[in-house]
Formats: sequence, structure tokens, C-alpha cells
Amino acid sequence: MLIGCPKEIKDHEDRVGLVPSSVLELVAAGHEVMIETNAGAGIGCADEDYVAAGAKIIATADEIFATAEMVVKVKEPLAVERAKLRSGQLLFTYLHLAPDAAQTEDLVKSGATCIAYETVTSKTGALPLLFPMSEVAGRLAPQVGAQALENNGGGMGVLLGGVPGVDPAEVVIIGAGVSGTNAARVALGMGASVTMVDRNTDALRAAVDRFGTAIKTVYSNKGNIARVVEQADLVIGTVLIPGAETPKLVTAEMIKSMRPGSAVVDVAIDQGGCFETSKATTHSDPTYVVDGVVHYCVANMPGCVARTSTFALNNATLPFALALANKGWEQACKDDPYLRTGLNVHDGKVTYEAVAKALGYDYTSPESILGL
Ligand SMILES: NC(=O)C1=CN([C@@H]2O[C@H](COP(=O)(O)OP(=O)(O)OC[C@H]3O[C@@H](n4cnc5c(N)ncnc54)[C@H](O)[C@@H]3O)[C@@H](O)[C@H]2O)C=CC1
Ligand SMILES: CC(=O)C(=O)O
Ligand SMILES: [Mg+2]
Repeated sequence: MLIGCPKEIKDHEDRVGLVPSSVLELVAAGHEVMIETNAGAGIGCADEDYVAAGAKIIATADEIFATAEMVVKVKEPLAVERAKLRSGQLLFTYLHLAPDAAQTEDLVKSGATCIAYETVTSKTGALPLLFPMSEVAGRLAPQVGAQALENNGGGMGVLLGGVPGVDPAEVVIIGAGVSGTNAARVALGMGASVTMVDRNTDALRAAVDRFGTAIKTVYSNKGNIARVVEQADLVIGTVLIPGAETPKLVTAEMIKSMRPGSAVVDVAIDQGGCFETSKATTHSDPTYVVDGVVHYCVANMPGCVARTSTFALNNATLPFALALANKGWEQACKDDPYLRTGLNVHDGKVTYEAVAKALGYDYTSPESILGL
């Protein structure tokens, strides 16, 4: 198969779809790999590293989209990239379609087959291609939240860990999944006082088993969220309903109840965000203030630690990229029901139910397309 990997063009997105060692594996399996020139610059991988792995360096994204049978990326295609997609082409990347009507419409119109990293599942019901980036974003969240609480960051001038004789910050993490657990690990390490909120009591039990009495846990309902948010210095939102738009669990009224100079970090912004006051921001201009509360809502947080993130992402994506290249997407999705759940759009049809429901499309099941 002819595989193409363009340079990412989202604001401050330095990750890249394939690292040289992944190229090596794909080439060893008999495939041709095209990498856009300088695609790996932000992760410390030069064109020569890709050439040594067997890739061909291509001058422009246009050439890659025009010829590749499978395009491997990191972020959702932006409008200029969507315009280059072709009918019958396979796109393998993050998509986050439910809150993004414009992208969904373009992908449907393109006729391409689009497999979303974030809805590929595993035997245990986990999301193996979201997992590594949720680990990264979760670990980054207290770090960016701590900066937002600094006077320079627009915050009230609170040190997350406090000092002897002065209280640490109160950090509330809504969603005790992968991002939430990683956020808790770092926030506790920085010395904050941490409360985790989830509607899944098993997730709260797992947090207590992991962190012991250092962590406080609260069951997720409106009243409890209103109470802990009002008392928080920093709220980190990491809620997910796979493939669907994030529920707005923290209302504008709750944000108003927080102390001026407190902060929120909406990790879940890529699925629409869990604060009513959230709107997506970029690494160039990551924060804004609503009712005195600093909001950080960057939708590609791992992009700022691109080297760590790209290698972690490739560890997870490579087996699936190999299966897609070796067998073609149809056979690969027939053989693997967990990869099949990644199919979001095919030949003008929306093939992921939560996306169809969120955006008012008819839903066509992957099984019906594959004749299963
Ligand atoms: N902004 C960014 O750069 C990045 C964002 N993400 C996003 O972070 C979000 C979280 O991802 P993961 O941690 O992997 O998900 P996860 O599935 O591991 O965890 C989500 C948690 O939310 C909980 N939840 C669902 N409904 C809830 C409710 N009503 N109240 C409280 N908790 C509720 C679930 O029980 C689960 O424990 C996703 O939207 C993901 O796309 C992930 C990586 C990077
Ligand atoms: C998961 C995701 O959207 C990201 O890593 O940017
Ligand atoms: Mg994102």
C-alpha cells in the first residue's frame, strides 16, 4: 500500500503521524511510505532519519493527498486538508466529529473512508488509541492549571502545593478515567489537595485503591458538582462519553460561584468540553477569562510535548496501521471488531452512531457496509 504522512498544520501541533521506527516496520511489511519534508522537525526526527527508515520525502502535502491510498495523521484534517481528500482514500487519525459539524460534512462529501483513533476500542472496553494522549493531557493539566493560577497567568497567585503554614490549592478533577487519573497523580505529586468526581463508583474505588487517603472522591451529580466547584481553586474537566458530545456538567452559574482568579482546564474540549463557558483555544493563545475565572481549553494539549506524545501515540497506532496496510481497511475491519468501532465515515455515510445522533445524520452500521 502507498502510505502518506503529511506535516501537521494545526496551531503549534508538532506531533507527526509516523516516527521513523514505524516507517521501518511498514516498509519491512512491503509498503511504500511518503513523509512530507520536515514533518518530524518538532520531534527531533530529520528527513534523513525517515530516509534511513525507507521513506520517500515529499515536498508538499498536496502530492501526498493526491497519491496516498492511506493518509496517517495525528489531528483532525483542517478545512484545507479536507479539500484534498479523495473518494476511496483511507484516513487514519483523530477526528472528534460529534461537536464538529463542518468537518463531518466535509468528510461525508469527500467520499473517503475515515477511521478515528478515539473510537477504536479494546477487549476491555478501553480506548487504546486515545489512552496515550489522555495520559499526556492528564499529566499536563495540573501543570497548565498551576500556571493559570499564577499572577502572571491571570490567576489569584496561588501555588498549587502551598508551603508549610499556608494551604495548598483545592483541585477538583471531574472524570476519573485515564486523563483524570493522570491529572490526579501529578496534582498530588505537586502537593495539591485533590478531589475526584465521577458517576462511575468503580472508577472512584480504583482512585482510592491507587492513591489511598490522599484523594477525596465525590459521586457526580449536579448538587455535588456545584458544591465542590464553588470551593475549588482549580477544576480539571476530563469527562468522556465515547464518540459523543461532552455533557456540560459545570454550568455558567457554577463558574460564577468560583473565587475570582481561580482556574479551569477543560481537557474534554476536543469532544465539546464539560464547562458551559468553554470554547476551544490554541497553544498560541491558550487562556481567556469568564467571570474572573481563567479558562484553559486547548484541544491538542499533547502537541506541546510532541516528542513524548508522538512516540507514545505510535506505540499504540502502529499495530492498527500495519493491519490496515497489510489487509486493506475492509478485511482489517472485518477481522477486528475493535478496529471496526473506529469507522466514523465511509463513502458519504456516517458510520458511528453517536456522531450521527449528535449531528442529525442517518446512521449506517459498519457491519452493514462490510456485509457482516
Ligand atoms: N485536550 C486534549 O488535548 C486532549 C483531550 N482528550 C480528551 O479527554 C477526554 C477524557 O478522555 P479519557 O480520560 O481517555 O476518557 P475516559 O473514558 O478514560 O474517562 C472519562 C471518565 O468520564 C466519566 N464520566 C462520564 N460521564 C460522567 C459524568 N456525568 N460525571 C462524571 N464523570 C463522568 C467516565 O465514567 C470516565 O471515568 C476525552 O474527551 C478525550 O478526547 C484526550 C487527550 C488530549
Ligand atoms: C486526543 C487528541 O485530540 C489529541 O491528542 O490532540
Ligand atoms: Mg484534541
